[in-house]
Amino acid sequence: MNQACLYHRANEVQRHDAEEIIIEYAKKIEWRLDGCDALLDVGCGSGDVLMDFIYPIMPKQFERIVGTDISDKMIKFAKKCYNSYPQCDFKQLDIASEDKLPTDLVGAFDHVTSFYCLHWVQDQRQALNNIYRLLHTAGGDCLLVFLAANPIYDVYKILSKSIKWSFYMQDVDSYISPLHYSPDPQKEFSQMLKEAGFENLQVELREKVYVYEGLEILKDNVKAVCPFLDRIPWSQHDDFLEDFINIVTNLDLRHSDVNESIQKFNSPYKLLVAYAKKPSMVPKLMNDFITSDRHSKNIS
Ligand SMILES: C[S@@+](CC[C@H](N)C(=O)[O-])C[C@H]1O[C@@H](n2cnc3c(N)ncnc32)[C@H](O)[C@@H]1O
Ligand SMILES: CC(C)=CCC/C(C)=C/CC/C(C)=C/C(=O)O
Repeated sequence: MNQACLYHRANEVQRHDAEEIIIEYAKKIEWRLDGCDALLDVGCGSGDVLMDFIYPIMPKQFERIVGTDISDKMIKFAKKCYNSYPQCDFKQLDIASEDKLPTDLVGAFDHVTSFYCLHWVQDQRQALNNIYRLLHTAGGDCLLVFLAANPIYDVYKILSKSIKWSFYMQDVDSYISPLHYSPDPQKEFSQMLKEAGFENLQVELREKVYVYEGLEILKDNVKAVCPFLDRIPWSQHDDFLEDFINIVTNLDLRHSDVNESIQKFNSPYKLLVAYAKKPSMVPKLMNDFITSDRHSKNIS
């Protein structure tokens, strides 16, 4: 997904989920006593979730916020929108990269957050190892929120088998959340967090349903995230979306209230919410000195 402007206009589900979870987790995050927190966001996209919901809960004199994304277009868009915010920067970064991370980012953050990104990442183990390395050696925490399952993946899979669309969707599996078919996403992701070295895990799987209040709203949301449209000639986009909606109907995801004048669609999905801490790697005496700067902020 590269269309920053489109995503910025059609991301209400993502914004709704992020806001709800940030309000809930703001009090669990281990803020520094000196208030000089540094936070890196993974897969910030157009930047609005980071700046609308994380920025306001940061301590007043925070050190820095860095939004990162694999997409250069997203980073350019976010930079343009939020260049007037002091101490905030946006950088291109592939969180699943096996290459060395930029040295100015390694061990430089108290907190790593990520919303609606990790379902795009097939190698989540590598991503977690990198997130671990971004956090301070003296410890830090992360809040990671992503789709474990979503009906959009079932629709993609069906479309990818059709004669009409298979040519454009040969790599469909690389766009399906790695946990979509998992019998126990919570257990699987907890195991990955532990293997990466995280402790004090709090991993939940939230089963949710979002109702799209109209055909055009659903189509706009699909257009904003569907990676295949970039490859399909523009003249065939309407046809693709029509086939998409027909499959949604066959999967029985049409809202049952037939008296409504507008068509509504149910999207039952599973959201994985994980909070975890990186333990301190520095010797105890030095650690007491460094971590005396940390505490949990209670926000009522
Ligand atoms: C659905 S958007 C989420 C944006 C924002 N966090 C939000 O909540 O609205 C997912 C973002 O993850 C980015 N992304 C996908 N794979 C990534 C990777 N390997 N490393 C960093 N970002 C990635 C995409 O470019 C996209 O901007
Ligand atoms: C009913 C149905 C198939 C709804 C799909 C809704 C939709 C647009 C889901 C997007 C999921 C996704 C990959 C979001 C994202 O990464 O931001």
